[in-house]
Amino acid sequence: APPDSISGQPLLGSSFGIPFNATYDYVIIGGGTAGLVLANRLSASGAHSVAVLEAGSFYEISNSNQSQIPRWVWNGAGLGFGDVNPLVDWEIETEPEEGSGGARIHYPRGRTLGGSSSRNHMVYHRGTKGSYKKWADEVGDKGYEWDKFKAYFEKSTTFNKADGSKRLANSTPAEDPAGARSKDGPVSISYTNWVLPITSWVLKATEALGMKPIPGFIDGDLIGSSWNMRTTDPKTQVRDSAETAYLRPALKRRNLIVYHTTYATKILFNGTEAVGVRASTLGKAFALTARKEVILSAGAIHSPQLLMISGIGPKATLDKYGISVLKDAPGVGQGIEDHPAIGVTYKVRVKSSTFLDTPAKNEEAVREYLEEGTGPLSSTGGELVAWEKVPRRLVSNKTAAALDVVPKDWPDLEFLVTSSYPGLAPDKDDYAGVTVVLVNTFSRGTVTIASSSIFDQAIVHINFLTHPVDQELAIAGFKRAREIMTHKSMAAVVVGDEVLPGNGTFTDAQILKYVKAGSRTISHVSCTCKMGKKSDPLAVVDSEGRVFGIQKLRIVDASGIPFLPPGHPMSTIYALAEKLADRILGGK
Ligand SMILES: Cc1cc2nc3c(=O)[nH]c(=O)nc-3n(C[C@H](O)[C@H](O)[C@H](O)COP(=O)(O)OP(=O)(O)OC[C@H]3O[C@@H](n4cnc5c(N)ncnc54)[C@H](O)[C@@H]3O)c2cc1C
Repeated sequence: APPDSISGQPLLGSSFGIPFNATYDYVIIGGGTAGLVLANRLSASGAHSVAVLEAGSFYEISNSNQSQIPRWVWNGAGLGFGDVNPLVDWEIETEPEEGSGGARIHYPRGRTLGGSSSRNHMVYHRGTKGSYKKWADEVGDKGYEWDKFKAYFEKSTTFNKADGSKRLANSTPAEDPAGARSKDGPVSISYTNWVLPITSWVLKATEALGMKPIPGFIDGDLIGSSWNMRTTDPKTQVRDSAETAYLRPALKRRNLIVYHTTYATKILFNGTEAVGVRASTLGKAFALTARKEVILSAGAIHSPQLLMISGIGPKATLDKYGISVLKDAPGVGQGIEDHPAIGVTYKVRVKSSTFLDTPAKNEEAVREYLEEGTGPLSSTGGELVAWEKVPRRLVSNKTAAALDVVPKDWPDLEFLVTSSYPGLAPDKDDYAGVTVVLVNTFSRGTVTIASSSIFDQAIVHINFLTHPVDQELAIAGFKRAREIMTHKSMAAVVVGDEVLPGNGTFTDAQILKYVKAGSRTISHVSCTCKMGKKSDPLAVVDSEGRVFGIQKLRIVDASGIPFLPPGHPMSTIYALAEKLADRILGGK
């Protein structure tokens, strides 16, 4: 082995692999949100050697500071491809999506160390107690009930109080008692130092409409309103990702090696036992052998793609591409869940969309961010969130009954305050609105392969807003967003009639047309290799993430969750990876 330190100074290069055959205890495919949690925890004791294969590299190198500065996360994450940076994004193009006016859309996914935690909007909250109880019941493992599972949410995070010196008194969160239990985890969770001014009025409107303030969203409850937390380091105001939080502190360990800019091209088997991974660094092929396990953490699009290419998936699909079938697993690639979002926009008389509309204002925002750690650049937007069960007066009995299948604490709708809904050309006036996200959905998508090569993009149908229940909920959510913006609490700040979509969109048919033409997903793709009981024909992994019928192969990432709990999934992915790392180390 080459020297790994000179005069006691570790050599940075010792942490990185080069494209030649090698053997490790654990080989992790994907250095993303879940993959880097596993890399850190499995290498912590020094007893096991761990390799991570990641298609991307460090986003601080590949994406300048665009991923680090909160507001700039919006760059490259829209529906189009014009501003996408291929060094940090997979540039996935979906099949024509009915929910986006029939267009093929850009579906952002992180191709970088930290994965989508390095590209996401950093919104951090946890799902509800009822949703994790449902998870535990569906997979037959009480370890997913909130009372037990919450330990892993807490293990992964450090809670930081709001900085009252930076936020106005009427927008400073009250102490969240649950924060005290998240004391020393790797990922910082904090409140933004800046809040969109119109938010205080929206807070009053949502409360008047029944969404009462609650202490926060990290203790298993969501219904109500609260200030939204982010995965931002409060000292630097820079993004915390799986790369900053889990990888960097572990890089000094000599038993952890990262192969960056390296694709896993196939999982290798001896019979039905996974024994390693075939890899490629810029076309140079090599193989990594796994003594103990191969762990697949390539995310909800690429984990099923790699499984299929490696011979585990629906038989008909594998036959079509001449892939020899190791295991006929019909659930691989099925059941994509995601959350669609829709918005309404109004002209307002408080500063909102004009914060950054000239070069001079941008310069001032950069100064404010760098010198004071605040201003519009320090937030990704949506500083206030409210959740509710949709008022049943707004939906049919049939839809109400369908929505009621989820637990009582599972909201149907999420509302975020935004400075103007995307799609509106900026002018000198200020605009703001409410974005509504559907978090109790029935439309499901699919991912399948287009060839037997990992280098050909998988075929992705998100299919969002195709199910009639989702369509009715979208219409109701849209009306609710309107009710918030036109509530009398907003009268002092809203100017005139609605701007987008405006008064021409009134009947349910008109609203649905608008929604289907202008909605977007918020990139929560999940459940494509879902966890479940052995008796479930579509379940791909058991509650320990082990692939049914295969030995020494585990899936730990957003593909392996049984369903999307309400809201934003990052907290759940971190917690799942923490939990399964514990189980692997415990010999499970
Ligand atoms: C734009 C955007 C905004 C979002 N906003 C939020 C938010 O605000 N809050 C929230 O909670 N969630 C948000 N999410 C969702 C959340 O970030 C993801 O659900 C979560 O990060 C997924 O984690 P993962 O480990 O499953 O996959 P990822 O973190 O995506 O990791 C997968 C990794 O595998 C690598 N990989 C894939 N294939 C291969 C291969 N063949 N070889 C080697 N490496 C490979 C990828 O490059 C990637 O690094 C957002 C996601 C996006 C994209």
